[in-house]
Amino acid sequence: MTAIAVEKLSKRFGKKQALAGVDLTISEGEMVALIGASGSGKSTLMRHICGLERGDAGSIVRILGEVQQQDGKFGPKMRDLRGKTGVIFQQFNLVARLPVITNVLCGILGHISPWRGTFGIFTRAEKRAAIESLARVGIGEVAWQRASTLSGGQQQRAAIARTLLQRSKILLADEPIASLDPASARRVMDVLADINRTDKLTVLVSLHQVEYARVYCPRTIALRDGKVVYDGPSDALSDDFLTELYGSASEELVLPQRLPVKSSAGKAPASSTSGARQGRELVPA
Ligand SMILES: Nc1ncnc2c1ncn2[C@@H]1O[C@H](COP(=O)(O)OP(=O)(O)OP(=O)(O)O)[C@@H](O)[C@H]1O
Repeated sequence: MTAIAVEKLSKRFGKKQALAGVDLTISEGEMVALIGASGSGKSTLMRHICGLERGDAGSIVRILGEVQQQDGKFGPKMRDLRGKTGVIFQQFNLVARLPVITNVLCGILGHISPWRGTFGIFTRAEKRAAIESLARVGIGEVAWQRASTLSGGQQQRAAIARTLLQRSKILLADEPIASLDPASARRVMDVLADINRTDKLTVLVSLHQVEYARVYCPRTIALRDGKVVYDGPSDALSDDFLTELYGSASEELVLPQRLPVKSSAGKAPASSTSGARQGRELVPA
């Protein structure tokens, strides 16, 4: 089944054409990297897929086969679809003054009554599930600490735990490792790869560090000036292509020093590339 289908998605902010007719399809269970220079439209695309923004006339976004938005209007299933789409950002993922467990429990707000959510009343089973989610991402022991006491990598893993509790089908991760040191970045990518493989979550992750795309994501989609300029196997991305993709901004490209493939995650099985269109190539700028 198709997890994410985007057709002719365009978005103009004043004079800026942030997205210009994006077409892409991601099958359930894929783990896909989204790359491109700063300003190429990665965050804007993510924000449309999770339903935080509406595209211009002619744009269509379907999530799990249902219309999420069309021609600037959200479809009737929007609320339900938002619940099925977990999102983590580079920063601002957690409420700093609240305990980690409370942050994770926010993942079930869409599944419980509003009054329980308002007063923060959670059952023992729900708290146990939250701790299990934290343990799943390797940080069960920090459940009762304030979120502000966690390292950047732990915060990202807590945000992923919240998504697990939310029972999302799709995880959108917008530059989740951009501010992390290499060891923490690898741990976060390991966790994403693990939940992709084990829980069959569809993962779309935007990355500046292109080598992580090659190691963790069988398929990469590259954007330039709001257009898809590459959609195909990550291991077919050449350094020349990447340097061209990033153009004058190529100093921001973290070019490939081969990363060790961690045994707990590593490359997803080849079968998960099945939804990838094979190497749809560059449209010259
Ligand atoms: N709300 C907005 N109002 C005006 N312009 C916007 C808005 N959001 C995005 N843009 C513009 O749209 C373009 C694409 O922005 P976007 O944040 O999607 O790029 P990006 O690829 O995610 O960049 P980065 O890697 O730096 O995060 C940029 O030129 C940006 O300035």
